[in-house]
Amino acid sequence: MADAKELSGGSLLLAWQLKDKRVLIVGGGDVASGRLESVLVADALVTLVSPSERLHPLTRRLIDASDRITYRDRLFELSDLDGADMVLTAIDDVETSRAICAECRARRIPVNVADIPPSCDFYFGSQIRNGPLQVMISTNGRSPKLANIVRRRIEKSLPEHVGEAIEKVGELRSKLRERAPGVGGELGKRRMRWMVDVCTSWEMEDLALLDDDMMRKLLDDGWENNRVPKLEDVGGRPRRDAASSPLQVRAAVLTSLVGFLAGAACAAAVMLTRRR
Ligand SMILES: C[C@@]1(CC(=O)O)C2=NC(=C\c3[nH]c(c(CCC(=O)O)c3CC(=O)O)Cc3[nH]c(c(CC(=O)O)c3CCC(=O)O)/C=C3\N/C(=C\2)[C@@H](CCC(=O)O)[C@]3(C)CC(=O)O)/[C@H]1CCC(=O)O
Ligand SMILES: NC(=O)c1ccc[n+]([C@@H]2O[C@H](COP(=O)([O-])OP(=O)(O)OC[C@H]3O[C@@H](n4cnc5c(N)ncnc54)[C@H](O)[C@@H]3O)[C@@H](O)[C@H]2O)c1
Repeated sequence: MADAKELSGGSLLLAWQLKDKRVLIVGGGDVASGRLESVLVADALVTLVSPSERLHPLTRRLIDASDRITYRDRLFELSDLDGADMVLTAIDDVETSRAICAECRARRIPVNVADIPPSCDFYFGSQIRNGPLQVMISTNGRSPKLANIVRRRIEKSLPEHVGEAIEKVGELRSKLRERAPGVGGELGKRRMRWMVDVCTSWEMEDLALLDDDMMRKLLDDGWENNRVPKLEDVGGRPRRDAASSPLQVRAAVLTSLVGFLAGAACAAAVMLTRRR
């Protein structure tokens, strides 16, 4: 356990559920367009206030394409804050930014001011998204560029098919909960143990292959008998079957080489016999 004295100086990392919440974005430049993408991916209802003359092309496209954005073609007004659950400002006007922050704090609306960290109730981070997998890298305001560099490194090291694997395990979990419903208790403990066993004993790339039929077999043979069948036991074929495994590639090369040598030996024997 961490020393109590070390438990400070960070920020709380959460996966904030914004579905159908009202987010106000003030500004229409480069930074605001990134904010717009980030909150749309979280299914928020967005109001964007910014004069159309300096609207980022991506923002313009998203406004045209999404029915979850209400666009106000003008400068910010205080009434824009009415009904907002979250406010994000990304404008090149520090005085207005500070005024918006003060008003949000008075109304207790969480606010992020892109250019003034002390005016932020929360910071954005560098993001990786792969299906349901979401990774956020934060340097707690120290160096956004280094967060971006760390993100690229982490991206390269993620397991193949991780997003699909998580998607499939999510489906399996909800099927299991339908079969064995309820919260907590002995059943809850058994359910959790079995899910942990499935996740730890199957390869990520095999989990990604699960389809409805295989999930049913996994639950029928596995959950019902309190064991974890292998991919092959539920009718799956590992991707490693394809000539992707180095071992199998080597075996294939060896077989062709032996075949070639045997053929050459036979041909030589035939020629030698003929000469005699
Ligand atoms: C991660 C990312 C997410 C995003 O914005 O979506 C993000 N900034 C990104 C890029 C970036 N931002 C800046 C540069 C130029 C190089 C440099 O300064 O380093 C670059 C690099 C680039 O553009 O390549 C300039 C900058 N940023 C802030 C200030 C104000 C200040 O610090 O005083 C200034 C100076 C303005 C000036 O000098 O005038 C403030 C914040 N920027 C944050 C997030 C929060 C802390 C993040 C953390 O804790 O790590 C925080 C505190 C508030 C917030 O924005 O929520 C995104 C990378 C996404 C990606 O590529 O993966
Ligand atoms: N947090 C970060 O990661 C980060 C990164 C780079 C820059 N910044 C800072 O964030 C701010 C925005 O950056 P940008 O590159 O998007 O700027 P930008 O200059 O490209 O865009 C500013 C936008 O704000 C709009 N605007 C200005 N005043 C307004 C008002 N009163 N009401 C509504 N809209 C208004 C403009 O019309 C324009 O669309 C800058 O202050 C910049 O220094 C932050």
